[in-house]
Parts: sequence; C-alpha cells; structure tokens
Amino acid sequence: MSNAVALREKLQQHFSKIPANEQSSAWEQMWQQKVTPWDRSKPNPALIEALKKEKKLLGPSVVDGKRKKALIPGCGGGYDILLLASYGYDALGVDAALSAIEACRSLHNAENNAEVKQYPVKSEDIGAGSADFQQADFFKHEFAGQFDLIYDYTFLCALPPEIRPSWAKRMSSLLAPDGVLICIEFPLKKPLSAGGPPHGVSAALYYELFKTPGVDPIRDENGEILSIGRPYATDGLKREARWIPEESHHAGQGMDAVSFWRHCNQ
Ligand SMILES: C[S@@+](CC[C@H](N)C(=O)[O-])C[C@H]1O[C@@H](n2cnc3c(N)ncnc32)[C@H](O)[C@@H]1O
Repeated sequence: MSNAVALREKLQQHFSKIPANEQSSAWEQMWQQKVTPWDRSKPNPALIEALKKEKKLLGPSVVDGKRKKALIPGCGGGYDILLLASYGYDALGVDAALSAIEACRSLHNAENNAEVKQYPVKSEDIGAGSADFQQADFFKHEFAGQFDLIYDYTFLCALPPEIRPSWAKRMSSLLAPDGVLICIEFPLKKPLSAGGPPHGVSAALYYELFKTPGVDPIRDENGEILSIGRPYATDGLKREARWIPEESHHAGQGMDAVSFWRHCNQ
C-alpha cells in the first residue's frame, strides 16, 4: 500500500469515529501525526489558472488604492494564501488546527526571506497584499466584515456531509455583495457511500446548496441530488462560470472542476 493511500485510510478511520459536531477539533491530531495526504507543498495550479483566466470576472485586486480582502477557510498549510497575497489581495487563512496555522506562519516567515521567495508579485505597481493566519472554527469565528474573494479547496469535502447546508449559508453571508467565491469541486465521481474525508461532491450539489443557502438538497432514493427548480433565495449564489482545470493537484483524473459564484442579485 502506498504511503498516500495509507494516510488517506488513516484519515478516514479517524473521522469515522467522531460525531459530526466534534470534528473541527479533531483535525489537530491529524496535523500532529502528519496525516495530511492533501498537502502538496505548493499552491494549487488550478487557482493560478483561475486568477489568470477569469480576470474579468474577478476584477482587479486593488481598487482606488484599496486592496480587496480574500478568505480561505480551512487554509491548511497556507500556500494558496501566499499566492492570493502575491496577486495583491489582503488574504486571511483560517484553520481549526493550531498546527496548520503554525505551519502557515513558518511558511510565511520563510517566504519573507528573499532567498526562498517563490511567489511572484503580480505587478510592481500594486505590490503584494498581506497574508494573515488565524486559528478559528469557520462556523463560529466572528469575522471583521465580508470578503471580496473566498476560495474553497478541499474544505467542503473535509466536512461531514450533514454540515454542508451550514457551509453554504456561512459562505454566502461572508461573501461581499459584489464578491466572488471560487470553489474547486473535489472529489467529483466519488460516491457519498464511499465515506470520507474527502466526502464526494457533484456539480449539482454546489448548485443546490447555493440556490437556497442553509437548506439541504433534496435527494432521490439512491441519494442523488434532485434539481427541483426552487427559486433562488435572497441570499442565494448563482454560478458564473465552471470549467475543468488544465493543471491542478488532480488534473486529468476527472476528479475536479473550478466554479465561480456571486450573489444572485448582482
Ligand atoms: C483537507 S484539509 C485542506 C487544507 C487546504 N485547503 C489545502 O488545500 O491544503 C482541510 C482543512 O480544514 C480544516 N478544518 C476542518 N474543519 C474546520 C473548521 N470547522 N474550521 C476551520 N478549519 C477547519 C482542517 O484543520 C484542515 O486543515
């Protein structure tokens, strides 16, 4: 058995014994035991592609001299936070595990040392934004305002499926009126019955979760999500774009897609 497969099994076994409402504090143990099979020690190439390809949708990261604010819930080792900061955003990474936040801070300190700098600054004119990290539970933390950009990669799939409606509600309430949420949908094509984390997702899942944030999607007798055509709620998010990344941590495996969401009244 490969090391990655063994780590994935250990992760799944660990969470199979923990009730849904206690799972956020159970990640620390995985970090301490270095059971972090998702960690590729670099930003996700799919996020780089998203920032380059969807410039128009995302708009500039600095407007009238003011930097836009970005959030990554469940930021893990913090690589994507440094990437967003290098694109000019003031970026905040939040993770429930203190060890994750310590890893982020030491990565940031190392990156501040010119010798190991690997994140390009987008342009001399705007320079890099700030990178900040906080240990907090995404569902309980009192954030200071909303965010212009939110990014989810392997956070939704890390949560127990029954928490998904709360995730959608929280995302939509933290997204600024004209903000953009980027989701890397992963793992596609993994049935929910296979367990997790990572728990399987689908394009229809995101669609239904965001249409009426806080409401559980309706499923058929096989557990497949039914699109029942209910109207958008006032805090609903609509999908603006979706594509398969050319390069990503899982490119070519049919396991991920990138989608972009904004408030439906925008
Ligand atoms: C699968 S990892 C993904 C990390 C990161 N997004 C990446 O791509 O490397 C999921 C992360 O979410 C964090 N997490 C889980 N539940 C959380 C919660 N309720 N609030 C904040 N972070 C949470 C875990 O500690 C873990 O670092």
